[in-house]
Amino acid sequence: MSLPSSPIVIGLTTVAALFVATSLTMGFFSKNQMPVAGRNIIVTGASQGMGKAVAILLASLGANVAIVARDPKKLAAAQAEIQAVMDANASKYPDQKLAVISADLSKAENAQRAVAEAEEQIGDTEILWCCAGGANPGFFRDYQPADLEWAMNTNYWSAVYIAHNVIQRMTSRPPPTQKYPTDGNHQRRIIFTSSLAAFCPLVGYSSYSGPKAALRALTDTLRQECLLYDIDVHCCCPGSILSPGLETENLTKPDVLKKIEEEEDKPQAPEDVAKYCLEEIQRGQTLPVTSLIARAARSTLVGPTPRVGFVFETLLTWVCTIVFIFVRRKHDGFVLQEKKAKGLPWENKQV
Ligand SMILES: NC(=O)C1=CN([C@@H]2O[C@H](COP(=O)(O)OP(=O)(O)OC[C@H]3O[C@@H](n4cnc5c(N)ncnc54)[C@H](OP(=O)(O)O)[C@@H]3O)[C@@H](O)[C@H]2O)C=CC1
Ligand SMILES: CCCCCCCCCCCCCCCC(=O)[C@@H](N)CO
Repeated sequence: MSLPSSPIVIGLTTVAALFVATSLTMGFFSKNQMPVAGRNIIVTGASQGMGKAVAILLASLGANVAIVARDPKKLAAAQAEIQAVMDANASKYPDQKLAVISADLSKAENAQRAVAEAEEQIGDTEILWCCAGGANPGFFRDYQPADLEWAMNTNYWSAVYIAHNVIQRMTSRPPPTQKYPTDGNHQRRIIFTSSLAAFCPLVGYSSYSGPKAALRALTDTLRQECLLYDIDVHCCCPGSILSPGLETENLTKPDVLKKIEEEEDKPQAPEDVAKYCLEEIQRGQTLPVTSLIARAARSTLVGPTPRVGFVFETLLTWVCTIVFIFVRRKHDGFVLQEKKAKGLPWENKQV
């Protein structure tokens, strides 16, 4: 047998081999790792913004959904929207369940009650998707201790307490192996929601980036422990989302932070954020992102977190690590301009 000698044949074979190799490492051929039809899913922060969009998306794909937030009025409005989606689906998914639970998740006992109520109404939790959170941007020196505590409660404890309770429950019973004869996937999951702000230092997010980075660190550690229990752990890291929360935070956002965000980040619709995050999770991504810029930022801080598409992501890390030096300098430049305009605090009336 003689080896192909024509340059065209060699060229085409090389391209095909590279395509197959990249596709395998980038997960194009991998199967959907998170089917949702028929799964019992708790979504927190689901009365508005990203959480509501996640709940609607999961409902449209046939999941049983329990939504959790504090304000019963906002919950009722979200309930009507989600129920309408389920009703429209009734012929395809006849037994879909929807539970609505009002709870302040920043307290452990409320988180435990919320899970108990959710399981009573929709069944044993298979997926927990934590979206509850929020930002109170400002300057560190201007915050009261209560503002810093609010950010930690709203973003960190609101996710940690419920995840802790759900993992205790999940590990006290086996996954429902009989339930999915067609796709055979019984993998259970915890999904947190962090932010692009956990990857990029941004003046004005000092109360927020800590709890969000903590969720990412928790994800890495918990992912490893959860190998013991066959539970997967993810942490979504979206950029700005066009949500009621963003409108509120923009009321107190320092101008310098607004300028940096306007320059770098195009806000996305909650529906798009939900869709991209789900797609990334279905490809097996531990830190789902929703934009190219967030993907670039993630690549510089991905560290030991598993990468989907190791070769490409590692090349991206090398390139973006250099790029980030210049981007960070540009952001520092915005802050230095602000200093020039305002002067130092002890030299003027900002005390
Ligand atoms: N908007 C943005 O630009 C970005 C947001 N994120 C993150 O994405 C997630 C969704 O953001 P977004 O769509 O703006 O959300 P919103 O601020 O619009 O909504 C927050 C949701 O969480 C609920 N919630 C807040 N605190 C608690 C609590 N203590 N207990 C229970 N529920 C609570 C709210 O309901 P209620 O107040 O009634 O309890 C609401 O349903 C958040 O974690 C946010 O930090 C990440 C990147 C960018
Ligand atoms: C290699 C180059 C990488 C460049 C990265 C630059 C990214 C800067 C823009 C960051 C915008 C932050 C959005 C998060 C907003 C948020 O979480 C709040 N709105 C929460 O409510």
